[in-house]
Amino acid sequence: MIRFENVSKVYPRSTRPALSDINLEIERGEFVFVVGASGSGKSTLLRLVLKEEGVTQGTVLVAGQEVGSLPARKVPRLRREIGTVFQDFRLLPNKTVYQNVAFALQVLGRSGHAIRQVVPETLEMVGLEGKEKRLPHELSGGEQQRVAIARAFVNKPPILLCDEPTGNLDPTTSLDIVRLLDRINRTGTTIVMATHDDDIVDQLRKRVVELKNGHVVRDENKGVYGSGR
Ligand SMILES: Nc1ncnc2c1ncn2[C@@H]1O[C@H](COP(=O)(O)OP(=O)(O)OP(=O)(O)O)[C@@H](O)[C@H]1O
Repeated sequence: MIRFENVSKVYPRSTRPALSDINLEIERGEFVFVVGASGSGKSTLLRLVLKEEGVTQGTVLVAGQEVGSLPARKVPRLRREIGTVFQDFRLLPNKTVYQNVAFALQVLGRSGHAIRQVVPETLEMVGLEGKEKRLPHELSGGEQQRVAIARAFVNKPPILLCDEPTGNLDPTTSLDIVRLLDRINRTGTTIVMATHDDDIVDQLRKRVVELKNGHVVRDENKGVYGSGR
């Protein structure tokens, strides 16, 4: 589903590569934690998948498409295949829970009928039924992240990229959020989650890819957080 072949990334005005000769294959339906110290390259890896940044060298393939050679007009189609969840939720503050999720479908041109069907189903799946009319500031952090996950998942993308999704949440809420991601993964969605959360990684025992100074230094199934602090 996602493949990196000899990928390096050097940002402009930077001497040290953010990623260095990365080879990585993530199969459809996998759940992968990407761990590593601050600055090890986790967010850069996710940005390359989304073509928010270009590679300096090598090839990134997403669902069989080579991202590097994708013309700008095809990037929106790539991003429709990929839901994104961030530490800071990024909800629209003046829209309700329902509207935040519906908006993701409106911009894709979905019919009102489809939206009225899918949004309630998705809100129920993430455990937000009854909170449809709340504004983001009327929700807890964990609830806000559930809205963000509903929004990312509402068009059933094959891939969900999560960059520190529990970074602003307490340990119990974090575990609830990752359990929700685990449930989404069980529907067949591939999940890649960059995280510093050692408790979560140790509890879920998924595949762990550890980055250090832009290199993959560990890739293990049913892994633990290990040294990636
Ligand atoms: N836009 C940018 N321009 C220049 N250098 C950058 C840019 N973004 C990231 N870097 C550098 O690339 C390296 C990797 O950064 P990246 O954000 O991918 O790390 P990270 O593992 O996600 O860190 P964190 O856990 O703190 O979010 C760092 O040395 C960082 O300073």
